[in-house]
Amino acid sequence: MPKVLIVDDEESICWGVARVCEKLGHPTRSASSAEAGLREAASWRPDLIVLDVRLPGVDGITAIESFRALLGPVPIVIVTAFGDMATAVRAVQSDAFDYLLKPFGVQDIQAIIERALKRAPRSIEPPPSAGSDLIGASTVMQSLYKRVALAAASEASVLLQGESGSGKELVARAIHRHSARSKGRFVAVNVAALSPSLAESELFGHVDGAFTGATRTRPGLLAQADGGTLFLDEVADIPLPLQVKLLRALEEGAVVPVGGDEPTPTKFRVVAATHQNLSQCVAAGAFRHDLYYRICAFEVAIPPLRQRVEDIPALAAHFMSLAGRSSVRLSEATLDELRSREWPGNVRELRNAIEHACVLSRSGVIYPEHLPPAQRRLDGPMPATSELAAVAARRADELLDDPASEAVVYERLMAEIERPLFERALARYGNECAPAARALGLHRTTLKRKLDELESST
Ligand SMILES: Nc1ncnc2c1ncn2[C@@H]1O[C@H](COP(=O)(O)OP(=O)(O)OP(=O)(O)O)[C@@H](O)[C@H]1O
Repeated sequence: MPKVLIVDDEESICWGVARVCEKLGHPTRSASSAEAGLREAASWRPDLIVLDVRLPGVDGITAIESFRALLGPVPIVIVTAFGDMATAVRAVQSDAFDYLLKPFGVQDIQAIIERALKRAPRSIEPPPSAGSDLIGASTVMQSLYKRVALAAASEASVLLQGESGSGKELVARAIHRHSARSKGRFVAVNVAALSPSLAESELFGHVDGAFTGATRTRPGLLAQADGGTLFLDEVADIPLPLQVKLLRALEEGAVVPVGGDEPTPTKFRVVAATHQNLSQCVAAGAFRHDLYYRICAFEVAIPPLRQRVEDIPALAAHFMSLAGRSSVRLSEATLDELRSREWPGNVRELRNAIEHACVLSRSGVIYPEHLPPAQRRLDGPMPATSELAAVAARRADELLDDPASEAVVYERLMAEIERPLFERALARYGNECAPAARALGLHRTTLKRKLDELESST
């Protein structure tokens, strides 16, 4: 039976992994440092090594080479609580079989051990450089670093999903920087900001005389990303006709400029981002399903700041140093206030708050009164039309499937939309019907009648 060597200075990990191995019938031995592990490996010749990264003395990743020199291509499973992006990249760079983030479940380690002992060692193509400007060591950020490192090591199209200001562009840049395309350009396009009439020529370029004002041939953004990475921010907002053209460019590896008929070979990697639920946009018919499948080969979810409050002190220190105020410190009350906020604008909102406070604080200490007021959720960006359409489409399906709604589907759905609409309008105008109706573009009596109908239907 294949033998497993566990190298970890945490006794509980050695014990837990040994129980899993025993259950699978593998003899195990444990070592609490890389040096002790190497001595064990030399005499006992294990068939699999489960290796921690942070060890007293030589760290796990550095020790991989020595294990290889001793044992050849034995599978090595790294188990670690990565502190940062650089460690995640080193782990992917090393030719470990796989790696697992601590804390992990029994099933996770069991599945990896079984897989590792069944298959030949696999190596992940290394990204060329480490280093990162993504701040945060929370568990959710560590999982993110692992996804980023894996995305960087592949050529697959990546879809980043995350709320506004959560760091999607920063993640896209990290994927590019650590990828084999890092020598090519990183071209960022905010699709929502493109002028509708010029979007096609901006993206695909145009030939001389293609339209009035096109006096010379101009390559588009896709061509500029040739050999590099095209970052499509707010991808859900690409107009449908351009979605067809983009899909063709991705599938054929060639771009046809506006007014031209000769495709130009163009190979770029797409990293797309959206704060919307793209699969719901597909369900609502606002996004082509074939393009959706083409661009989301690998999904990376970016956690909102409220799910990683433990990163706030480090982020705040980072933004103080970017503002040239590294010597400023936060009072305990300020830290409490920062931790208690909801941050609908995420890291961007935190950055603005810190910059604002740095300007106001003259004493070298930031107190709560130096912070700008917290943004309220409702003040954040409203969902785009396609997002609303997606929700309405789902609700329409539910009502159409519900026998109790037969012949009243329209009435019910409209009532569900009208109720919050009227409530918001009335709240703004102190419950006065006339100005609320004016703002809505309805006659006062129509609004009154509709309110009565809604009232009687509840
Ligand atoms: N983990 C992080 N570490 C350091 N800075 C960060 C981090 N995440 C975000 N930021 C900073 O927060 C700001 C917003 O980040 P970014 O523009 O990447 O967000 P986004 O999700 O692309 O936003 P949007 O949806 O509005 O396009 C930037 O100044 C960025 O540098």
